[in-house]
This record gives sequence, C-alpha cells and structure tokens, in this order.
Amino acid sequence: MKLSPRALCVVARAPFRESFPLGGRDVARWFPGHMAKGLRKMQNSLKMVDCILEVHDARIPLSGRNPLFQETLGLKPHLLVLNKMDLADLKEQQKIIRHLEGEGLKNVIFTNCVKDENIKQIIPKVTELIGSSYRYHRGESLEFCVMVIGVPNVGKSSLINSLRRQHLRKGKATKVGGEPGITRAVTSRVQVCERPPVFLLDTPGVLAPRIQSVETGLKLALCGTVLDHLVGEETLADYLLYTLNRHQLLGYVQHYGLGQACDDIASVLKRVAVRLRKTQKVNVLTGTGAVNVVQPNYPAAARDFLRAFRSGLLGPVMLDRDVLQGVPTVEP
Ligand SMILES: Nc1nc2c(ncn2[C@@H]2O[C@H](COP(=O)(O)OP(=O)(O)OP(=O)(O)O)[C@@H](O)[C@H]2O)c(=O)[nH]1
Repeated sequence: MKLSPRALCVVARAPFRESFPLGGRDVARWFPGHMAKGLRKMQNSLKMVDCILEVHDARIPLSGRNPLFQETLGLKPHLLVLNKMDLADLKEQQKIIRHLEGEGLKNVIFTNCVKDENIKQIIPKVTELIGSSYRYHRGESLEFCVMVIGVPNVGKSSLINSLRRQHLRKGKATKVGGEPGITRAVTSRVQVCERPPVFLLDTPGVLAPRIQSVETGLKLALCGTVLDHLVGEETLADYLLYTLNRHQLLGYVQHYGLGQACDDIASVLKRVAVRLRKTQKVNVLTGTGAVNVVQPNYPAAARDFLRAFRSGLLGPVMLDRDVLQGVPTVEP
C-alpha cells in the first residue's frame, strides 16, 4: 500500500526540524581554492568565443553559480542552461524564470542531457544571440565558437555530447563522470553542429572562491559539485534528510521500507544499513572479555542515501525553495 506524504507525516507524528544547525562548519575547506587557474585559461580563450553557454544544476537554479563568471566573461552573449531538469521539481518554473530575469538573465533553457530533452532549442538560441550581438567582431568567420562554463559536475561535457547526438548523430566527444573534476583543462574545439557550423569549448568546473553561505555550500555539495568526503557523507545525508522532510518529500520512507518518516539521521541510517545489509562485525572489549557485535555501517548507508537521491529515486526536488519563497507568485 502506498501512503500519501500527508499520511506518512501523520504516522510520523514527529515535528520536523525547522532549521539546520549550520554553525561551526568550515565551508571554505570544502571548496578548493585552486580554481583561479581554470578561470584564467578561460579568459585567454575568450578572444575566439562568440557566446558563453553557462550550465548550472536545475535543482539550485538561484544559488551556487560562480559570480566570477559574470565579472570576467560577462561581455559576451550569455545563455543559461539549467540542466538535470529530470531531477528538479519545476512546479514553480515560471517563478524561477522571473527571478532570473530580475537578475538580468533573460535567456534560460531547462534541459535533460541524459534523455536529450530541450537540447534542440540551444543552437537556434545561440545563433540568435550571436546574430543580435553588437559585439560580434568575427563577422568574416562563418563558424560560431561557444564556450561552455559552469561549476563542477553540472553536466557540461554531457551537454556537448548530447548536442553532438542531436545535430551530428555522433557519439561522445568529451568524458563524462559522476564525480566533480572530470574535465581538467579547456579542451580544443568540438564541433556540435554543421549548419550553422558551431564549435564548443569544454572547460573545467570552476567554483566561486568564496561560497555565499554554509547553506549554499550544502546545496552545492548535495548536487555533487564537491567530493562528498570533504563535507562528510553523514553531514550531507543529514542535510538531505532535513530538506526532504521539510519539503514533505517522503519518498525515502517507501524506498527504504522504513514504515514512517523520521528526522533523526542516526536512526534513519541505522535502518537503511540493516535493510541493505551494510553492517560490520566489530570486536568490543567488555567486562567479561572480547565479544563480536554487529554494527550498522553508517558511512555506507549515508552513501546509499545520497546516491538514491542523486539518481532521482527519492523524487524530484527544488533545493532553492527558500529563495523562491521571497518571490511573488503572481506577476505584478
Ligand atoms: N539525471 C541527470 N544526470 C545528468 C544530466 N546531465 C549530466 N548528468 C550526469 O551528471 C554527471 C556529471 O556530468 P558531466 O557531463 O561529467 O559534468 P561536468 O559539468 O562536465 O563535470 P566536470 O568535468 O566535473 O566539471 C554524470 O554522471 C552525468 O551522467 C541530466 O540532465 N540528468
């Protein structure tokens, strides 16, 4: 029997946390500060670039973008691609678009690079933007060169491959991976379309040197932009549990057969570990001698919880719901 989220809450009877303890977390340590080099290389390639295609994660459409992109690369026509739309709750898509418009971002496309959704909208938009740009100095060249930028692991390489599949019927040109930091250098140009001839430059993911807040850091980490162990798998799992409960996204209860929602990460991970048989024998010294006890493998359970979330098994999510709540629902 499937229980509705409301029913699951009633069963839980426990009030969920209204805030997440953010204090004492050293967010700077999670985000390596070695990314300036990548940004400099991008700047050096700017001369040959006609348009910037910025890819970001659709689950965090309003936070976590690198403000340095705007400062250093901001003179070119710009298209924001919000990728991984299959993992995002986009019920409030119009509100998101209005919020971004308020920040001056008028060109936004939502995509899913795994299923090639909305990919065909990109090249026409890029050509339109370049065509109407008064900064288009490369008039004699018929080729368009587009630089793909974004924070790590948002799907930049996947987008290039997806465009090639759609327009050239060709396979992978750039390496894709589930962890941040797969693309290490600005690549040579990759053709993604013949008419018009469009070439893309893939670039390494570059995070802002300073993250706005610990919460933004946690959202970025949930989306896989930093290696989990830098934040701590159990901390991340706890933030995930807090978010899911607060948003009444209780798919995890059914996914792990927990029976009821719970806001305590230790007991959730314990039950997940037992269910997945992720337990370990530990030798403990007691007053009567050494005994073997079975302990849940909390880190392994946390990893599974995060993996299930990231592959969409716990349902779509909008991690920027708090930011969106400040935006009026109806257009003025
Ligand atoms: N569900 C889903 N997963 C996606 C989508 N696009 C990419 N991915 C996955 O996200 C992960 C990262 O993709 P990449 O294309 O390597 O990301 P990147 O931005 O090039 O990563 P870096 O090289 O680290 O900067 C891979 O596991 C992809 O399969 C999407 O639209 N939906």
